Amino acid sequence: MKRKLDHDNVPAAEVPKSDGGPSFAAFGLDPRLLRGIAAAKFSVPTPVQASAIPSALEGRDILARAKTGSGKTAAYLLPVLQSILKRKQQHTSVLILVPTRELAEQVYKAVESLSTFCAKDVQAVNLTQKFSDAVQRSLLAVSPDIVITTPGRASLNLNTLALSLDHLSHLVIDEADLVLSYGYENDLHVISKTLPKGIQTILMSATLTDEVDLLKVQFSRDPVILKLEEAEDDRGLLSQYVVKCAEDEKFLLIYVIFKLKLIKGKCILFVGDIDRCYRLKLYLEQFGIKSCVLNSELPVNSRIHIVEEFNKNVYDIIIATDENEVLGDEEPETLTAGDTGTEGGEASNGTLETGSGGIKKLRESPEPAGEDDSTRSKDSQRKKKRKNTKRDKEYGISRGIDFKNVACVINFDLPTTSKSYTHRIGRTARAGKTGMALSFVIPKEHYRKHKSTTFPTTENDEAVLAKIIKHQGKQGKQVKPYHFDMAQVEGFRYRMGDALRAVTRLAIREARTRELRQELLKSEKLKRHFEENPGDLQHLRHDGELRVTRIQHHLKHIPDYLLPKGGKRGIASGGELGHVGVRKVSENRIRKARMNNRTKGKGKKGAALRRKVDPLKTFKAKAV
Ligand SMILES: Nc1ncnc2c1ncn2[C@@H]1O[C@H](COP(=O)(O)OP(=O)(O)OP(=O)(O)O)[C@@H](O)[C@H]1O
Repeated sequence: MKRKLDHDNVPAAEVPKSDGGPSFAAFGLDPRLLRGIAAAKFSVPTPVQASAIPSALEGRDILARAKTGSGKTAAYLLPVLQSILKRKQQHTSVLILVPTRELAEQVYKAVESLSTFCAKDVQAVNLTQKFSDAVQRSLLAVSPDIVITTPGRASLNLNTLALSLDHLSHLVIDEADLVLSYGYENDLHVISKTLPKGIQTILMSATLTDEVDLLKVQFSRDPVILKLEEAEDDRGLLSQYVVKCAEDEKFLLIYVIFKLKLIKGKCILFVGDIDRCYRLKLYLEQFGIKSCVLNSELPVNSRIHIVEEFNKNVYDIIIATDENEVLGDEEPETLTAGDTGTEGGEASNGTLETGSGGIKKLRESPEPAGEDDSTRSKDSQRKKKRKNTKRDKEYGISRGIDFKNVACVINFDLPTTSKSYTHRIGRTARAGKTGMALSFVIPKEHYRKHKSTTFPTTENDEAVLAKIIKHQGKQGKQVKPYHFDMAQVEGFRYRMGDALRAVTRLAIREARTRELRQELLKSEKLKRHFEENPGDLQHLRHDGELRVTRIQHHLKHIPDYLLPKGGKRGIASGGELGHVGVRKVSENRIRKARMNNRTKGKGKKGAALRRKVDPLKTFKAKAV
């Protein structure tokens, strides 16, 4: 995709000023960039921007580690855009390497936004779209200033001589800790051999791992190393909770949470594999709760569209897999058959690719109880077939993707490592906002006790949780227990059972195939119209009912007798916590503040605080 950034006649925008702290203006950036910054509503630089931009403008190589959501993209984009604006001739001077297609699109959008007042002086290309070789060649023929791509795409185009790095002045590797684990080692080798001498490199990463060290040695010269610790104030932005429950109770609680609107705002639910996405979507569908599915099987255009629409608040719930879960330095506790990915090649004709080597994946769901053998043997044949279904190696949503205003990340299935946990929860509490992470954990004694809802990796939940707590503890963060009053939600159990029974393996398979078919069609349309007529595509929703299960209309409504004792009023005024059955064991800061406010008669303020810090804290006993 290539767009001219053409805004010739622009009103003078206000240049952001700071009140004493660092300001963007103090960096000596081009006024057009300052206008772009103002238009993006960035008032002051984030810490990583404040420390990286001046060194980068001095021409130093940079290796920066900063937490997810801390504004790393602008930290490297502003200096490279500045260098492009200073130059007169047009040639490809900046190569930005990212591990995934989604991230490439996001970086492209950030370039577009920050250089919106630079008229034709900045041209950028996102090479990760599924364009034919001929189209890619024509995009590169005009020597765009910035090429954003994955290492795989870059090396492919270097090999065909479509991409020339002869005039390169800047190389950026975003999510540097991830690119090697995506299996791009050989591609990076090809790129490093082609780079001209003396270029400036910027490596951005959320963690400093051995992989990042390798990249530093390969690409950097005496870099300034920036390790941005999280500010004390920011630590409180994210509240982390864990709920220990039985396997089927995950389904019970998620139903209660959404149906009774215990969570305010947008949620991302992470599940263990693609089938599990559809199992949960179909299950929630039974209750009239709409959600979108996001996984590596969907076409890239659909994935990008889903994220964009989610960011525009079109959808509230995304059920996602993070199949390219990076296991990092921890050993995987359990891996199911067929876990190891194979090296994936680049596809240019719309086919999806296999996972990359070095990345371990968790795939098939266990067999649910109550299905006959013939179904099962047919299933296993199809399963084999499905194993060959190509997945997108460049898919990755738990890393780098800027989901906006996510109130809560729910680990419906706990990830298998604390590193994955960190990246998943990094999708909320971004850019100074508050957020919450809620994780379901299956205690060992409950594992495999409810066959139709069991999931293999949960066998090790407790061990993984211990690592998560330790890891978060090292950063001064707490993962607190959250207790639902199961007696209060018990009344919903038979409805859960009804809904679960309707979500058979067959229904899941059908839903998965149907969704893929629909999304491929949408993706084609998106591809053709994305640029010219974005307005035309608004009707392309991704959260429609899949309708493969029998419709049980009665499940969509909650009869009064099921509502928690005392109803809305009783809950709001009477109960100690002010919401149904959600009881925290220990005292905490928020609760104390609320109690203080109550005693001081600051009801409204207290309510606002509650909402801001913990979406689970407000409860309206209202059925959707
Ligand atoms: N100076 C700023 N002021 C306000 N918002 C900002 C500023 N810089 C960046 N942002 C916003 O913060 C959000 C997160 O930024 P960005 O995606 O660059 O973070 P990141 O550190 O790259 O995160 P990740 O590691 O998850 O990719 C974005 O929505 C971005 O627009």
